[in-house]
Formats: sequence, C-alpha cells, structure tokens
Amino acid sequence: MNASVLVINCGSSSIKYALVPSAPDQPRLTGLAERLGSSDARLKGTDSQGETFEQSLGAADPTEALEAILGRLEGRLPVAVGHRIVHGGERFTRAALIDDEVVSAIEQTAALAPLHNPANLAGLAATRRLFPGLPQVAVFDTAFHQTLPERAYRYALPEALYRDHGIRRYGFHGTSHAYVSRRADALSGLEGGGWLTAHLGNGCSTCAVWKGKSLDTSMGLTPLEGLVMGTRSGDIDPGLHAHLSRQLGWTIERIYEVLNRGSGLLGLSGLTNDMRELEAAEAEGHPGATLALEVFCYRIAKSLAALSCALPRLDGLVFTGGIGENSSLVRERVVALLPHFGLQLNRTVNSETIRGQEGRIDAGGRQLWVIPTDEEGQIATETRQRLEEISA
Ligand SMILES: Nc1ncnc2c1ncn2[C@@H]1O[C@H](COP(=O)(O)OP(=O)(O)O)[C@@H](O)[C@H]1O
Ligand SMILES: CC(=O)OP(=O)(O)O
Ligand SMILES: [Mg+2]
Repeated sequence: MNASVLVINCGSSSIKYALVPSAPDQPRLTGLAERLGSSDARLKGTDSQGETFEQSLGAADPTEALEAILGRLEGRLPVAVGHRIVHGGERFTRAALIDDEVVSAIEQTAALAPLHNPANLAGLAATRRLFPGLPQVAVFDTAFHQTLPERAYRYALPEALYRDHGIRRYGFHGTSHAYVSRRADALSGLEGGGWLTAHLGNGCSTCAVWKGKSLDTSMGLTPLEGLVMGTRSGDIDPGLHAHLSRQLGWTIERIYEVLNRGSGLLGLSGLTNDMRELEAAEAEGHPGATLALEVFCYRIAKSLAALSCALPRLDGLVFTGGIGENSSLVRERVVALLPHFGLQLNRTVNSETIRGQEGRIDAGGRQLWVIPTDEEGQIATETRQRLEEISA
C-alpha cells in the first residue's frame, strides 16, 4: 500500500499524532494536542518543511482537537488510521481491524487500564465519526507480550483471580520492544538474537526478547509494575496499600494517585520527573537528584539481571526511549552495575551518541546498542500489514 497512515495516540489529556508515509524518505507530519479538558488546550507540531507551529485550541474536546489536527495534514488524506491502544487483555495477540465488536472488547478491558483505555476509546470514537470511510486499526501495547510463558505471566495468587478476573501480567510498550529488538537483529546480523531491551521514557519497562518473541517483561497487570519511572513508583511491597490505609487512613484513590503521579523520579528527588533537570541538579550537588538517579539506575540493572533468566542466550542490551536514547550518564551507570554480564562500554562512543541515531556503544564483549524507538512507525507498519492480510 503506497500511502500515508495517520497514527493516533490518545491519552487522558493529550493526543499525539503522526502522518506516516509508506516511503521512509518522505517527511512525516507529527504533533501533539495537549492540555485537553482545560480551557487552554494547544496544538503543537511540525509541518512538511520541518517548521514548527503552535495554535490555541481553547476548551477543545478530543473531536475538536482531531478536527484541528486534520487541518494540519496539508491536504494529505490518510488511507487508514492506526490507533495506539494500551491494553488489549488476552483477547488481542495482534493488531485488529476496528468494528463494533472490537470496540466492545476493548471496552471490556478498560477496567484493567483505567488511566489509558478510556482515553484511547474516546479517540477511537472521535476518529470513527470524522473518517467514516477509512479503515481503522487498533495496535495494542500488550499484544507483543502475549508470547510470555505462563510462569512469567502468572502472579502467585488464587487461581480464580486469573480465571474469572483476568488478573495476570500483561506487559506494555510492546510496539517499542518489538521495534528495537527487530532493529537489533538487523543491525547485528544475528537472526533472532537474545536481547534485553530497556525502554526508558516517562513510562519505563524492560523486556527479554528471544528470536523476535517477548519472553518476559517488567510491567504487569498495569503499567505501574517494575522500574522506577518519571512519576510512577514501579515495584513496591504489595503490603504497602494496607499499611497506608490502616496507619495513615489513606483512601484507595489517594494511594493510586501517589503511586502513579507523585512517586518515581519526582517523588524520590522532591524536584522533578525530567531526567535532564535531574542530571543538572545532581551536578550541582542536589542530594535528592543524586538519590533518584541512583535508585533509578540500580532498579534498571536489577530488572535486566532478573530478566536474563528468561533468555537461553544473551547477545546484548538495547537502550531506547527519551532517557535511553539521550542519557549517556544513565547508560554508563546501568552498564557499570552489570560487570558479571561481560559488558564493556565504549565510553567515548557512549558519550558522543546523540538522539535520533542508532549506535553500537560497546568495546567488545556482549553487544550494547542505542536504538531510537519508533512507536508511530511500528503502529503504521502493523496497520498496513493487517489491512494487506485482510485484503489478500
Ligand atoms: N538530552 C536528554 N538527556 C537526558 N534525558 C533526556 C534528554 N532528552 C529527553 N530526556 C528525558 O526523556 C524522558 C521522556 O522520554 P520520552 O520517551 O520522550 O517520553 P514519553 O514516554 O512521554 O514518550 C524525560 O525524562 C526527559 O527528561
Ligand atoms: C504503557 C505506558 O506506560 O505508556 P507511556 O510510557 O506512554 O506512559
Ligand atoms: Mg513513551
């Protein structure tokens, strides 16, 4: 199919979009409508000349924001829309063409991802209204991890909670882990290697990939499990909820809010969830920033070491996401915590590797890669593949 796919990632207060042409050398149109739900929503983006723009959207709802996005596509109408849907439960092991039945199946998983799925569904409903004639495809964060073996996806909880309520580990960021592990296979010349991938953005997760399949990952039932993230705690003692409730009288809503939005790098540092600011603050001697960085890197290394058990053979480690792609400091500290893995960092290349570039940063031993993720490109690819299979 030789035409553009419009990729929509609809969050609780923002819509990210990308118009992805089939030819990689053609420019993408990308942007972000943010602060939706406030009276001061804004649309920012980049046009085909690479010029940035910003416009006010007032008190726009998702439909109005999508209409404004359409106005920025420079008349290049897409042939299909690909939606990022965070939770696909056990039902979706791959991308799905959207119809009423698929929408109702996604609605049923909404309880498992209350932060993400309702917003994804609102975007889906608005785009279906705006583009009634276009095929729309749902691409799930969870689908890539549906290859996890049962020993990796089950919690040690009563069986009925799994059987009757779907309580299990699902994993997220699947489009990113799938994309960067495939690139690592291609760049290394290893067909179907054993990779540990670390997606470090605002949300952070690790994954063990063997012959192109996810065998384990750090996120679980929800995107809160696992690593320390920008504002999310990652792993905590499951006894914490009862303790906070009994000792401090906290409600479940308050605990949820603190673990999701007040913890992680922000909570530890008492300063910010932004890695750039933390690095600058640490350099100036801010103790909270130093601690946040230390815990962040240690937990990544610990998670990678644990996930290595899932792999028959470890060929190397891949860093991606805003932090993984840009922070040479975080990469250096994580690698330094894994000396027994036979990892040797090429410090010069590591500190010179810049955003937007793929690069190998080891000095021998197991491979170390920085690979910029491309969730939008991967969603467009899976959208095209699904439509080609259906029309074949
Ligand atoms: N040059 C940089 N150095 C260190 N961290 C960076 C740099 N650029 C971006 N980051 C960090 O990347 C994180 C955001 O990652 P990103 O993948 O863009 O987020 P999202 O998950 O929202 O897509 C932030 O913590 C930000 O500070
Ligand atoms: C699932 C998840 O954590 O997504 P994000 O990183 O976009 O918040
Ligand atoms: Mg992200």
